[in-house]
Amino acid sequence: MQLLTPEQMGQADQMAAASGIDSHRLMMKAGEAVSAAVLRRFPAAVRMVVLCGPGNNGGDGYIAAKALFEAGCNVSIYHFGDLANLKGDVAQAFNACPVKPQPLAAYAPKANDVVVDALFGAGLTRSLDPAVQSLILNLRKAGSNVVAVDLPSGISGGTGAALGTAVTASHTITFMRPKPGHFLLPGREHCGTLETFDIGIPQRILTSVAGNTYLNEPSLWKAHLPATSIQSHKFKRGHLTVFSGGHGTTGAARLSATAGLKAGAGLVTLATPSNACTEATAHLTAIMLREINNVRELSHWLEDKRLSAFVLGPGFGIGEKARDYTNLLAGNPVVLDADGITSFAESPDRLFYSLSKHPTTFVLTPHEGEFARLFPDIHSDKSLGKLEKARAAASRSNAVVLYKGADTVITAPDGRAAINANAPPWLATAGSGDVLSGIIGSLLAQEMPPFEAACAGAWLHGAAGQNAGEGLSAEDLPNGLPKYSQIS
Ligand SMILES: NC(=O)C1=CN([C@@H]2O[C@H](COP(=O)(O)OP(=O)(O)OC[C@H]3O[C@@H](n4cnc5c(N)ncnc54)[C@H](OP(=O)(O)O)[C@@H]3O)[C@@H](O)[C@H]2O)[C@@H](O)CC1
Ligand SMILES: Nc1ncnc2c1ncn2[C@@H]1O[C@H](COP(=O)(O)OP(=O)(O)O)[C@@H](O)[C@H]1O
Ligand SMILES: [K+]
Repeated sequence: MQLLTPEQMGQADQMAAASGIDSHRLMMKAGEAVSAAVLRRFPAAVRMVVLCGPGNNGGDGYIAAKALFEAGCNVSIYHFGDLANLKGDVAQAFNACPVKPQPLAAYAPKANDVVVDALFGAGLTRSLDPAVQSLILNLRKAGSNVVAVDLPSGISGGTGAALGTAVTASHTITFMRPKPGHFLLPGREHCGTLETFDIGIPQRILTSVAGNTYLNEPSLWKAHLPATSIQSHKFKRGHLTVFSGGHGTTGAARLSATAGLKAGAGLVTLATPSNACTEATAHLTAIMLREINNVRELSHWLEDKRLSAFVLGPGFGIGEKARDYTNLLAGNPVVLDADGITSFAESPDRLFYSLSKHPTTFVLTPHEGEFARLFPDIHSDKSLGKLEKARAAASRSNAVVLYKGADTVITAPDGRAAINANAPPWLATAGSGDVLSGIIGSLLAQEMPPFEAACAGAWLHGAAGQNAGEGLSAEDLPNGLPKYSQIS
């Protein structure tokens, strides 16, 4: 699913009007859909309260209020801004509304109120007025049920950031296409359930304005998923190498390797220093072992051209050895995670220089702390949201960047971006990231391109978390992976 920024949605609106589509008719459909959603969810509501802002979001509110009134509901409207300034479609919606509004300051929220939040949507450009913020706090205190129109007021549709105190809705109804702010935090938490309603803007217009930001769903990468055929054999399904730390620090790499095998790689080898071989052997069966102690031994191992992908970082140790291995692996499909990323904290340019000499084959999987180490200036740039930060990082590093979190974002150097939204909160557990890097390494080994492998990896990791259920530990995740043939 393509996501549209508020600016792109605005462009679509203008193009729709220019092509002869009646903009007031679009507003009618939007407002009536809001009324229907409210009635469906709260059929026994005592009082409906519609909060209307000065722009088209408020216009949707006046239409919804009229429809609710005509359905026999007890409806009150409270408005923000000067009614004398209403223009165009909003003025028309206001004039046709049988319920006359009172100023916002007159509203005292009650627990049983069902509130339609039509204050601000896609046109929010700055932090909310203090009077609006204090009303939002009162709504929260009263515990009123809120249905948000397009976006919860105060949430930026582009970044998901809260511009001041933002409305928290139990349901949000948006139109045509969701926006990044519906899935990025904190926006996602403010939306409640999300409904996308088709008000009739033609697909050709939406496609012509859309960029390359997507919700991370199987349709984005399913065609690239490895398919097992009767003619397959283990070498055709790729050979993944996971580098392990030394004695006492092999757990993270073993988790990663196990996930790699379960995610379909035909062969998985744990490359361990000599002092960890006994420990690793005691824990492994299907996964193979190879002693690799230094760059010379790694170079020798890399002469085997059947090796197809590598995971470097989980539990590996921070330092020169990680940097040397990384440089030697440049140009190969590699997931660089954890210690592999942190090893470049003092000299990120060394990594970027190394990656700049090859086509994109690396996937970097930083959590926020690791992201800040590798891209300190991008991380601290307050003008950028998570999506723009991850895009800037991919462009600088010439790698696919998977910026982890509850709202993981995956970006490619060519500008493509996907937001992942299927990860349950109980994935925040020790070793969960190691499993993710193993899954992505496995998909790379099975010849998935890096952006698709990272997107599929994040989604499969989320699905595995859902299947393994609350209370899982990272060891449970590989067994929760869904079967590829059942993904739709
Ligand atoms: N997309 C579609 O297909 C369709 C979209 N539709 C609907 O249109 C909505 C977008 O409408 P919109 O562009 O008029 O923006 P909206 O959110 O009403 O706010 C703009 C107003 O708020 C003001 N303002 C902004 N920030 C402020 C602040 N912090 N504090 C105070 N004021 C502030 C701003 O004033 P200004 O910045 O100009 O001073 C302006 O007056 C969209 O969310 C959806 O609900 C439907 O009708 C059907 C078709
Ligand atoms: N609150 C959350 N909801 C959903 N997923 C989360 C949440 N917090 C973390 N995750 C996911 O869990 C994984 C944690 O990885 P990481 O931070 O590297 O942990 P570790 O180093 O313990 O393996 C990432 O895939 C991240 O996206
Ligand atoms: K709103």
